[in-house]
Amino acid sequence: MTKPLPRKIAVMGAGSWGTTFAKVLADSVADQGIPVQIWARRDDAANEINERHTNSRYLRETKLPANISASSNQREVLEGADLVVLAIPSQSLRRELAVFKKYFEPEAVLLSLMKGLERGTDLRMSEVIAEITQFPEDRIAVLSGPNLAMEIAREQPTASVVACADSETAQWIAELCSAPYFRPYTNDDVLGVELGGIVKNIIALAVGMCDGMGMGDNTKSTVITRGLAETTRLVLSLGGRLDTLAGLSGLGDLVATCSSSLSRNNTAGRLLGQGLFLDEVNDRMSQTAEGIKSARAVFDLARAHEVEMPITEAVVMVLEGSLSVENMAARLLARELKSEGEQN
Ligand SMILES: NC(=O)c1ccc[n+]([C@@H]2O[C@H](COP(=O)([O-])OP(=O)(O)OC[C@H]3O[C@@H](n4cnc5c(N)ncnc54)[C@H](O)[C@@H]3O)[C@@H](O)[C@H]2O)c1
Ligand SMILES: O=P(O)(O)OC[C@H](O)CO
Repeated sequence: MTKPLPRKIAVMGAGSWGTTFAKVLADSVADQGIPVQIWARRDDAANEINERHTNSRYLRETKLPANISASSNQREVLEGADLVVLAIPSQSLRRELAVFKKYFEPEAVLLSLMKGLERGTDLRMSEVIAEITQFPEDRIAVLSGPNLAMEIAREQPTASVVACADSETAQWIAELCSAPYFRPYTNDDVLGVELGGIVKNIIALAVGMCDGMGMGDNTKSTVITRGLAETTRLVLSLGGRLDTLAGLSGLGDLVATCSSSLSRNNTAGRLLGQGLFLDEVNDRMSQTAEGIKSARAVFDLARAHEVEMPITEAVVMVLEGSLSVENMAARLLARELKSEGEQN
């Protein structure tokens, strides 16, 4: 490793993925004595982590190593942190970052775990980070892959992708989050890795809707495959790579999210398919389902680049109330017939 080890790692966000990824990092760097500190919005959430005994089933099932601590004080968490991990809901990033950045170490590396596109600007999280912090691209990275937090908290094996324009930075992060149950690969296609993670949430909403309406595995497989086709069109038209979409952050994450009842996006879709209104679904979800907010931004981005994304479009219409879930399949199947490999 050419970069020196970090003095400390900060994880901003004590939700399911922030807490779980903090555990991955802490397990990975425990032998080097590097502390990992989590920022939790609320004092009681920070205390739950520090005390390691909690009413939350999720935290009870998670073995947090001794080098993890938590605080609700942003300055305390960020001071001295050479690696800062961002794990909050995507639509809150711009606002929260405006505060965080006051306490960033000048040479810190920032790693986004978030899988959303900003509404209104259609920016990826790495782009929002670059805009707000003015950090160079060699110190902004993203991590994405088939990473359902609960499975990783239980130390069930998985892999992921660390993407950064600078391969040395990606390698440095990968070495810091390599645990016996977590294997990070590196990639320099930041756009492809990030967009794969964003669009799969929308495809998982569509798959969930089909499940909720009682449709079977042929339907699910069709939506997954054609979902990958439209994700590929978008990524290629924006300059990302095909091999990225065939990898863990593309196909890998799409399959995991669309197959799992642990997925919040899949679950939200299923509830919509069962006939609940969006407000009722939002009331039932205690955690972030990024696809609900990102779908419109992805659709706008695709339209701006003249990329056809019919599944995304149908999901947006269902979310915005202009298409009923019952009519979604009919709308998609009535499209003009074409060759499978055709662009648009
Ligand atoms: N949970 C997973 O399995 C998983 C896996 C991979 C990626 N992700 C991505 O990681 C990101 C975070 O997901 P999560 O599962 O940890 O979400 P979560 O809903 O479990 O937690 C989000 C955390 O952000 C905090 N937060 C900080 N500022 C906030 C604000 N202004 N508004 C609302 N909440 C705020 C909340 O208090 C909460 O602790 C999302 O983009 C998600 O797509 C999640
Ligand atoms: O629970 P979801 O739907 O946000 O998915 C979690 C992860 O992104 C799966 O890789």
